[in-house]
Amino acid sequence: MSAPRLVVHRDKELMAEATAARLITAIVDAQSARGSASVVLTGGRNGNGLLAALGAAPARDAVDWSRLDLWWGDERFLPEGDADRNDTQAREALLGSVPLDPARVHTMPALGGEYGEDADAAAAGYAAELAAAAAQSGGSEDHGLVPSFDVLLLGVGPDTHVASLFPELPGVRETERAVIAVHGAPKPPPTRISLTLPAIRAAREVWLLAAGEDKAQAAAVALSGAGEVQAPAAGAYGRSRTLWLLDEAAAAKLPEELYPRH
Ligand SMILES: O=C1O[C@H](COP(=O)(O)O)[C@@H](O)[C@H](O)[C@H]1O
Repeated sequence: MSAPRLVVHRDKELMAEATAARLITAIVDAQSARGSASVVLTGGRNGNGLLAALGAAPARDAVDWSRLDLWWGDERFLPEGDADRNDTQAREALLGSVPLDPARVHTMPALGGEYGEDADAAAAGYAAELAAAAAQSGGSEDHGLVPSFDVLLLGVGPDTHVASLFPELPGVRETERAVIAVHGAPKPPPTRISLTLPAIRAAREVWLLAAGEDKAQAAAVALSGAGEVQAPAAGAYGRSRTLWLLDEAAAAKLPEELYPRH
């Protein structure tokens, strides 16, 4: 487990641009060290803002997009192409405009697809895809169920949810499976698919994104010692690095000892 480190930017635009630059460097470094890179994407406003900034960054051409595996931390269980799906939004923000290898774009199953309306079977199917990739790559050092992701991105919801792990719902207590179906999520749509905390913690680096006033309380709670069942963001950390990337509005309620103002 790596303790969270905070990086606070002036505003959400600068946060997106600086994080895009950071992500390009991380991908290029991983590709140079291991031949390919793997990134887990998040949905939501901050995640899509980051992808748009990445698309606009001139240094994006430093990435070999054909040697990048993309996974998702969570998905809204809606039909393929639905405007509210995280993968649809990611394609619009970036993925449609870079030369990715389609076989390396690992979207989560859609409602009405291979698993029909069965979100639990869809979650098990995605877990099997992750396990196959982990077996192929030799597995991660501490969790053989998922590959050793280089960077796993998580948006932090105003209620401290990450991926589709919501406070007090059963998903946040999962200790065995890497992927679960979520039923009755408080944020629409109610049915979702999500990586679990053990799968998230298998990543080398976990980057949590929080920008805007409505994230200030969540950041303060999650970083001030709350338990992961009450504040799932508190349970998200990487093996080598855990970064909280915030803007000043989201950092506004952090205690002085975590974020000195002078
Ligand atoms: O529904 C979701 O919400 C969270 C946070 O989104 P935001 O718009 O409040 O930043 C997101 O991280 C997650 O992937 C998504 O499914």
